[in-house]
Amino acid sequence: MVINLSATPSLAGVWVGEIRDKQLQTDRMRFRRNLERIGEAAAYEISKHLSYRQTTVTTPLGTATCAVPEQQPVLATILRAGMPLHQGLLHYFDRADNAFISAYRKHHADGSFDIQLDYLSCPPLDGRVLILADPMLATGASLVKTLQCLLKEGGQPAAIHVVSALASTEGIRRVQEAFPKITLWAGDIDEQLNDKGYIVPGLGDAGDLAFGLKKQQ
Ligand SMILES: O=P(O)(O)OC[C@H]1O[C@H](OP(=O)(O)OP(=O)(O)O)[C@H](O)[C@@H]1O
Ligand SMILES: O=c1cc[nH]c(=O)[nH]1
Ligand SMILES: [Mg+2]
Repeated sequence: MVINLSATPSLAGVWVGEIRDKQLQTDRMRFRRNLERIGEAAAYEISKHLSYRQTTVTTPLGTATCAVPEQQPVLATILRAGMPLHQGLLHYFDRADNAFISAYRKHHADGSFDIQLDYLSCPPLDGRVLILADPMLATGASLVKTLQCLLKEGGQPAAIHVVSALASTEGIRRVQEAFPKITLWAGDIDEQLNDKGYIVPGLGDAGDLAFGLKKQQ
């Protein structure tokens, strides 16, 4: 299942518009904060799909019946561009366990690239709800490799949600082929990738915009 958070006009779509805007995106703090806000909006939407149990809360004037999550999700992110989106999810799922994985494009002389995974820290995932944040779902190579690695290390989650600020139709297809049951929450969906595997119109390089240029690997 794919949900485009911009399909119904809302603040989430406004924040996606701001991270795309080549003037506004030069304000690094606003860029990171907008990614956080998209993560917060996605967290609220995902929270409607979790299981809850009823509990009783004592107020100063009596007792009230309230819902609490049956279990805490595991929030996972792909370093480094995923960090602000992850932080936004964590603002809402504030008791979640967390997993981190490093993935980057290792470029070859002919212009092609592989996805290099170096670091992985992951709690047990068996029977848990896994929410993976990565702002740019472009070719889908990073996400597929990351999910394969997380599941090999952590076990089989009960449900997998992926949150992206922008997703390409090609990346969505690739992820759905590998993981047909996942739910994908996208800030918006673009049709094209350029010859470097960047989303068009997209927004540029999310990691660089959030944290600055890095030396190409
Ligand atoms: O769908 P794909 O084609 O695999 O591309 C998407 C990946 O590219 C970005 O990371 P990047 O490699 O730029 O690393 P960074 O976070 O260090 O900038 C982004 O955060 C994804 O992980
Ligand atoms: O468009 C893209 C593709 C990969 N990574 C990015 O940051 N942007
Ligand atoms: Mg990058």
